[in-house]
Amino acid sequence: MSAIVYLILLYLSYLAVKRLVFSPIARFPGPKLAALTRWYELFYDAILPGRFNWQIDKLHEKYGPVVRINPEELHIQDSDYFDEFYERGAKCTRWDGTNGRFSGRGAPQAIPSTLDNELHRIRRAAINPLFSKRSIYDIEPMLHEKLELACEHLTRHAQDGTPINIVDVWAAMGADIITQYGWGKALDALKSEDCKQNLHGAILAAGRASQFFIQFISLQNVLRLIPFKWLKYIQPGQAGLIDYRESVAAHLPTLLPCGHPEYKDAKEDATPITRHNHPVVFSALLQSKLSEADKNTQRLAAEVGNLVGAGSETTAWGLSVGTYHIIANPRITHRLRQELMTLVPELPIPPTSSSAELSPAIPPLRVLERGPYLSACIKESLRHSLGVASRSPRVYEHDLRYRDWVIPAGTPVSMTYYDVCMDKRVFEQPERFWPERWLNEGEVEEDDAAKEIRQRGKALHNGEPLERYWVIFGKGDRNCLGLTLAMAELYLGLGTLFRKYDLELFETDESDVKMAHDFFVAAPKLDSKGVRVKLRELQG
Ligand code: HEM
Repeated sequence: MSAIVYLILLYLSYLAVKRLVFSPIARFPGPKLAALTRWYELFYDAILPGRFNWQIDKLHEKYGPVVRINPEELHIQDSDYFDEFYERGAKCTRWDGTNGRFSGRGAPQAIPSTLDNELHRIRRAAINPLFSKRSIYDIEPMLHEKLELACEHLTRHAQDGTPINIVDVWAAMGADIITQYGWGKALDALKSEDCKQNLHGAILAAGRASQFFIQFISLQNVLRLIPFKWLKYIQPGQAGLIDYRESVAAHLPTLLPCGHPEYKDAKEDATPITRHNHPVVFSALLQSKLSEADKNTQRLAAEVGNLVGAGSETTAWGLSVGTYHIIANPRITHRLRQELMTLVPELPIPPTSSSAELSPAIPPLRVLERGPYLSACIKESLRHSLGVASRSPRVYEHDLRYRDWVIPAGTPVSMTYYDVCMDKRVFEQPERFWPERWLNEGEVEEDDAAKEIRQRGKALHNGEPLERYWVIFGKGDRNCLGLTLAMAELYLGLGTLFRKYDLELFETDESDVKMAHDFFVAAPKLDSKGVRVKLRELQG
C-alpha cells in the first residue's frame, strides 16, 4: 500500500516539476496553482459553476494581457489583437482539450469538432450554401410560419391580460426553425402550451455539464453508449434534448432515398429535397458532393444535431435579451416603434406579387433590414447576449508573436468574445444598452438627446468603426456558419414583436438577462424565472 502511495507522490512530483519548470510556457505569468492542474479551472467552472471567465478577468488585472490559465493554455485579453488572432487563413485549429465537450472524443464529427483544417474546409463548403443570404431569403415563408405560431401565443396573452415568459417563446421559435430546416421536421415546441416544451433548459443543462466534461471528454463517449431511456435518469435536466434525439433517430429513415444502403426500410416515396416546400439540410448534404464517408448517416446526423445546439439557444437568447432591454427603456421602445411604423405602415400587409408566399401578418425581412435603428438594437442585443460565452482556443502550427511575447507553436491560446464585447476601452459604459452607439451621423433623424448619446457612446474607437469590435459571430475560417439565419430571426422577431405589440415587463429585472454563469452559452442567475411580459396588441 505504502509503495502505491509512494509511486503516486513520485508521479505527482514529476508532473509538478514538468509543468512548473520544463513546460514550454513556464515563463508566462499566472498563478502557480493554475499552471499545476486543470482542477483550478474545474473548481470555477464545474463547482461554482460557470465562473472561470470572471476569474480569468481577475488574473488579467493582476498579471497583464497574457496569462497562463492551466497547465497547457494561455489566455489573451486585448480587443485590438482579436482580428489578428482569428484571422482568415491562419495556420491554426481548435484545441482538442476543450473541443468535444458535448460530443466526446472521436465521435462522428460535425464541423466544429473537425480539427483537420482541410477536412473542415470541405465539410463547410458543402453546407455554406444552405446558409447564404439567398438561401435564408428562400426559407423566409417557413420563418414567417413559425413566427405566426409564436404570435398566436402572444396575442392570446394580450387578450386575456396574463403575462408570458418570452424566453420560452423565442426558445421554441429558435428550436422549431432549425429543426424544421435541419430535418424537415420541427420540434413543434411552438405548438406546446405557452411554448414550454422548448430546449432552453435542456441546452443550459447540457452547457453546464459540459464545463465538467471538458476535463473528462472521454466520459462523453461512455454516455453515448447508454440507451436514451436510461440516459434520461442520469441527466434528467437534459431530458428535452434526449427525447428530441430519440425522435430524430426514428425520423431519420424517412429522409433517406429509396435503396439507400444504410436503411433497408427507407420509404419508397422519399424524395427528400422536394417533399418539403423548402430545402432540408440533412437531405441536401446527402445529395452533395461530399465523399461517401462524409455522407455516412451517423456523421450527417451529428452535423445537423450540432446545428440544433448551435442555432437555437444562441438566437433565442439574443432575442430575449434584446426584448428585455428595449422594453426596459421607454425611449428606445418609442424610437424603435416610430421606425417600424414608418417601415411597415399597415398590418396585415397588402399582398404584392413578390410577397405572395409570405405571411401578410409578418413584416418581410427585406423591409425590416432597412431599419437603421432596428439594426442598432440588434447589434446591442447580441453584444449583451453573447452567443458563445466561453473562451475559444486555437492552436497555431507556428510560433505566435504577441507584443514582446513569442508563444511556442502547438500551445493552445484563447480569447473570449465577452472580453471584447464588454471592453470599457472600446464601448463607453459597456453594460448599458445603447443602440445609438452604432449609428453613424446623419444616418437617421435623431433628437438632441439621442445625438449626444451617440457621440458620447463613440461610433469609433481609435479611429476604427465600432463594427470591428462586434465580434459576436467570431472571425476567421471557423466563424459562425449560421450568421445569416440568426440575423434573419432577430430582424423578424424583434421587428414583428415591437410593430405588433405594446409591452411591459412583469416581475422581471436586469438580473434575469445579465450573464451570471458561462455554460458555454450565457446564463443568467440560476433562479431566474425568465423575461415575463404583459402585452397589448397594437391596431393596424
Ligand atoms: C445570435 C446567434 C449566434 C451567435 C452569437 C453565434 C456565435 C458563434 C460563434 C462566436 C462561433 C465561433 C465559435 C468558435 O470560435 O469556436 C460560432 C460557430 C458556429 N455557429 Fe454560431 N452563433 C449563432 C447562431 C448560429 C446559428 C443560427 C447556427 C446554425 C443554424 C450556428 C451554427 C454555428 C456553427 C456550425 C459553428 C461552427 C463553425 C465552424 O466551426 O466552422 N450558429 N457561432
